[in-house]
Amino acid sequence: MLKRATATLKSTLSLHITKEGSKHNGYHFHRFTTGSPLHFQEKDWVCPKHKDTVIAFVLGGPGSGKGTQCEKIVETFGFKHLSAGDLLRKEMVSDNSSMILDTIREGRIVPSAVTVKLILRELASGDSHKFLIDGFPRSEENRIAFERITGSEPNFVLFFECPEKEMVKRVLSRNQGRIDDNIDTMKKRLKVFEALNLPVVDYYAKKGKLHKINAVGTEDEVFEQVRRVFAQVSTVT
Ligand SMILES: Nc1ncnc2c1ncn2[C@@H]1O[C@H](COP(=O)(O)OP(=O)(O)O)[C@@H](O)[C@H]1O
Ligand SMILES: O=c1ccn([C@@H]2O[C@H](COP(=O)(O)OP(=O)(O)O)[C@@H](O)[C@H]2O)c(=O)[nH]1
Ligand SMILES: [Mg+2]
Repeated sequence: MLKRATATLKSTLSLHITKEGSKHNGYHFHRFTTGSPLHFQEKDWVCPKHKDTVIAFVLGGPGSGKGTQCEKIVETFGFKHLSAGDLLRKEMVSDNSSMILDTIREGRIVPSAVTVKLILRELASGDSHKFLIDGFPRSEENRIAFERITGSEPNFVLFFECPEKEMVKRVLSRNQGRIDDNIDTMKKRLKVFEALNLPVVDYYAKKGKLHKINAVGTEDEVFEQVRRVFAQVSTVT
């Protein structure tokens, strides 16, 4: 049974149901791959996922350890890791996008139309059915756009809880040459995290989908908690 989603994002994106579409990994797209997400005005036909698809959102402030733990989850549980930040950085380079560059440098959030399309492209490629979506949704607007466009909700959500002081320390010693790993941007990112990302965390807590992880401790100590969550959710997914 195909459940279809129609969405109109008022900025540049509009999606409509059509009767045709190509099928990738259970997601259906109509003329999906043409054009850049930055100039996305196509008609797309989107339907949700294979019946066995598992989607986990991985949330937490900047430097809380999302990416680090995702790598361990991939090794242990065989999920495909989609880092929204990495997808945006790649798009920034390949499209020479000053919009993405400026947004990341200022610690703001890239328009949902762009990020959701990049994530969809990954969901539709390859043959994995188990996805970790790391660092997304970063706002209620992101969340609503994703759910509306894909017709999908996450099966469960991990939230890495970390004191600000520890996040600042980790980001400033991350050493990956990122334009946003500096104290000025970090202060802005923490404000954005509190104002826009925490409401998403609250939303999933109220839905009973949130699994809080204490992000302080060694990587292995944190992963032990993650392991327990996966043991628990594997009985329901
Ligand atoms: N449990 C931990 N304790 C100390 N440092 C950590 C821990 N987990 C990750 N780090 C380090 O902190 C930095 C930020 O981690 P990262 O996984 O990139 O976080 P995020 O994706 O949430 O921003 C990296 O340099 C990473 O090596
Ligand atoms: O869904 C997303 C994910 C990331 N970003 C931007 O990309 C930056 C870096 O995100 P990433 O997840 O890589 O940072 P992390 O939390 O891992 O440090 C964020 O501050 C935002 O500016 C965004 O706009 N939307
Ligand atoms: Mg990260």
